[in-house]
Amino acid sequence: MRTEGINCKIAIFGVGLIGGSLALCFKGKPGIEVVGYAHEPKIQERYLKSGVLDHVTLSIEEAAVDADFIFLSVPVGMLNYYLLELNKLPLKKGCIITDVGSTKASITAAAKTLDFQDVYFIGGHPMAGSERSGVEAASPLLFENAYYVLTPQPEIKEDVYNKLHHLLSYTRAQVIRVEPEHHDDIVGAISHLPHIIAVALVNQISSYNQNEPLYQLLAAGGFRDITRIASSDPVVWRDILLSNRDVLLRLLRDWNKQVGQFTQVLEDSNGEAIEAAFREAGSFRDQLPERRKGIINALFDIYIDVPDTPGIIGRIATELGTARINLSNMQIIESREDVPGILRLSFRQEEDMERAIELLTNLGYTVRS
Ligand SMILES: NC(=O)C1=CN([C@@H]2O[C@H](COP(=O)(O)OP(=O)(O)OC[C@H]3O[C@@H](n4cnc5c(N)ncnc54)[C@H](O)[C@@H]3O)[C@@H](O)[C@H]2O)C=CC1
Ligand SMILES: O=C(O)C(=O)Cc1ccc(O)cc1
Repeated sequence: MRTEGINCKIAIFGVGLIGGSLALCFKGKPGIEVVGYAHEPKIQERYLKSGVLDHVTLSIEEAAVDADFIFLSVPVGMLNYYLLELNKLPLKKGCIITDVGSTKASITAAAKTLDFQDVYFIGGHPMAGSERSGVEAASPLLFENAYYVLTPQPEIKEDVYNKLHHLLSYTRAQVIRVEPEHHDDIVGAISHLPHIIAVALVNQISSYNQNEPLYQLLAAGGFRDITRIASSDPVVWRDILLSNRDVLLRLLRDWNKQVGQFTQVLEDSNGEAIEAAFREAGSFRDQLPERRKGIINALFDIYIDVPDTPGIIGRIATELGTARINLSNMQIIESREDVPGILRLSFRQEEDMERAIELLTNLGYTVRS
């Protein structure tokens, strides 16, 4: 989809990880002005300092009245409040209000009760993010190749939907249309339930650790992998879980059944059932898409085992630079607390990846793709 020719003002309410990343996707594009609304002077300072916006205001009215698009990127519990505030204002004809909240049924139901004149609401949820929060964590690449769910209601005309879809092409995400309730069922299972499990698991181990600090010291790769999301923002997640409460209560009942089955298998010392459970899980997980290699900017990744030697990462980067191999990204995937274990190198060009594999293999590194 082409992105040229959008002249518009975009207002962002809540310029944190997601709002800030959206701002970075739009800022500086021809004809686009990005304005942030801050609810407190201290937050206004923070937004200004981040540099992700063209302008920051403490006035809802100033941010919104002449905006063509309004993104609500506040915690889910505040979405309804801002919809109501916006409903009191004489917004620009044709303005599209959207949100980025992790649940879609409640905000869609709230929007339905409001009578916006020539102003449209389309729910949205970019399926990308992290355990980090705040505008300082924002990145213009956050949404690249991710799915971006939109939940338009039947009364939304195609040209209105297409206008938002068109603007979102700046995020380089793939837009997908889903019914709000269906969205909440699925995202409850693949995102909200895992956050609950991660938090419960960390808190269980943390309680053992109070009397025996070895728990923390010995916690290794597997524990860190499965619990990264337990470090997510407490307020954002309080609101998400409360908003998707009914779905989550059902999912937790199913989870309890899973735990019950595992308990039974162990009580029976049933090795076959343990193997079968791992085989079944492994085969489903192996089919999960990696962060999708995309339609727009494919990334070609390789993994290198890095020994515990000072300066090793700098040396690898220098070798690639000397060989004029263009590296797009470099990330240490921690497998131990104190030592880098695996290095992920990402390339935009397949040819660069292949040359890197050859070079690093010849230098004696263990390289996997
Ligand atoms: N964290 C993630 O990975 C993802 C989060 N989301 C959704 O995006 C929304 C924002 O989440 P994040 O960006 O992660 O959180 P964040 O904490 O990084 O950003 C929230 C922003 O809202 C502002 N804010 C808080 N209370 C406010 C209020 N009363 N009025 C105005 N602004 C207020 C904060 O100052 C902050 O800038 C949430 O609705 C969340 O469900 C969606 C996709 C991914
Ligand atoms: O950090 C992660 O892996 C996430 O799961 C990020 C995330 C958090 C909330 C969402 O609604 C969507 C994505």
